[in-house]
Amino acid sequence: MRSVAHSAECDAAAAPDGTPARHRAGARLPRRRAGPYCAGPMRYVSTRGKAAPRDFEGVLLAGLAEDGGLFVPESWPVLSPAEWRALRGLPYAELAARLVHPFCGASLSFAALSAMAREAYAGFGHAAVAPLVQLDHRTFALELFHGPTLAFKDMAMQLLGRLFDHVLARRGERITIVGATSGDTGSAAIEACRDRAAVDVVILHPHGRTSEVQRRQMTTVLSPNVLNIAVEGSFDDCQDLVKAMFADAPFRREMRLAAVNSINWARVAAQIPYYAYAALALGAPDREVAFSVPTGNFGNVLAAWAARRMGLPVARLVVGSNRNDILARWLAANDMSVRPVEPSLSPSMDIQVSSNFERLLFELLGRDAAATREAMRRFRAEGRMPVPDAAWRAATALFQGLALDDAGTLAEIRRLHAGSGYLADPHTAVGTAAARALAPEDPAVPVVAVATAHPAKFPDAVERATGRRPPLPPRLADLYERPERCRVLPPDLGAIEAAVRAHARRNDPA
Ligand SMILES: Cc1ncc(COP(=O)(O)O)c(C=O)c1O
Ligand SMILES: N[C@@H](CCOP(=O)(O)O)C(=O)O
Repeated sequence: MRSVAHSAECDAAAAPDGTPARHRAGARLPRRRAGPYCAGPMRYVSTRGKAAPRDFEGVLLAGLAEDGGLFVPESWPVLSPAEWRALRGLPYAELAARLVHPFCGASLSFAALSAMAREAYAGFGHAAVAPLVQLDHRTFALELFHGPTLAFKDMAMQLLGRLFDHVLARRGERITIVGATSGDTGSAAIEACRDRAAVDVVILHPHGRTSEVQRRQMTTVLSPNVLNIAVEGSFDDCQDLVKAMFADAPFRREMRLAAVNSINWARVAAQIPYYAYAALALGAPDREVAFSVPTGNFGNVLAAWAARRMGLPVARLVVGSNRNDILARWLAANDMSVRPVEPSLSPSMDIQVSSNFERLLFELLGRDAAATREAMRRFRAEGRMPVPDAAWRAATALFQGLALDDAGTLAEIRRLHAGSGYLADPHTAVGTAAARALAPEDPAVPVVAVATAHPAKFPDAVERATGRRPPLPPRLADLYERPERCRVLPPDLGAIEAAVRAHARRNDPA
């Protein structure tokens, strides 16, 4: 079998909806054949065009670009149908290494990445790592919650923790990770980075707005390199504070800040393989597949878009929202206007400002960094994103959106349980309901709903809907008895920076 990475091509030009140039009839665009592993080398540019381009290691450590933008690959690796076919049947870790490596360029050897991937996924609680469960004649659940913290974040974070370690050990450096969480990224990041010698971790969560299991998964980790801060505000406040810390250049340098949210490209790259895993199992590249993704910060569905950009035949991307429906409103009527964040039964999606939308916007605007910069400036200033009609139309050819309120979410959990005995968490239920409502017209296209969290993370909602209270796995059985440690702070940049500085100094007085 030829190595995918050796034969993958880099292709910078695509249709606005992301269709690779090679998949469009009559496309005659210059394509350059890359060297091994796309090592051209793989470079990344900022969506706002004012930060210096980086290699993979640079974007891994930088997180957010200095101009406030997000890093994206300068060119996309694209696999031919034969190359996709050759990936069928590979164990998950092997597939992950092959699909992530083209994004690493010369920064990392394939052997080193493969070893990290094998280690990262060895501890998952299911032999398939990301099993597909059939729900009805054409709908499947792709279960991404078999990692240590029971949510899809582990799929990327377990690899990211190892990537940080590998790179920092070689460079002899130390970093301070700052992350914002609406419930799941935080515990996955803490689990992946706890007790690591070269990393301090500070996680901001919205005070009182996560489930108790989510909070305890973070606050009961008492490792000296971990600090939890409960911010008196919403997830959007937490995310704003993280971005403000990155924008404070002296603080960023002093703390050597790094990011674990999906603003870090490495997070998105490590979320691509499971889309390929599911699609290949269902017949891709010889059959189209649709995905339904419960969405908040837009990182997960952006990874699905990236898989399509790499040549995976994805017919439709369904975006599921809760009552925080900014994305569904945008897809329905090109109305992306911010409203206050409302608490819901799917708290991890209680988000209004979806960071990763900026990466899609950049592509929709033909990679025009000045236009992206201006749209983001206006979004921040006016609370409304101006997306040109043509770009919005191109997006809606691929993306569809559905918002489900709490009553609808409970009804969907109940329906799934009554129908097949399947226990879905509230986020997953948003995805399965959206999958059913917005399945492609062609009945031959299977729809994969991404199951993003284990039902035991949200036992109250699941019990309300089904009468069954899903138990935590045995290794977490004493979670409610463990002592917690957490600081509660107002959404004030000065106070948060002081807490981060004190934490980092305690662990590294030098
Ligand atoms: C369980 C769960 N489902 C869905 C989402 C939304 O994913 P994304 O933020 O990548 O859109 C999150 C948070 O990210 C989550 O934790
Ligand atoms: N829903 C997330 C919010 C952050 O998303 P990320 O993918 O950008 O880390 C969470 O649960 O924390």
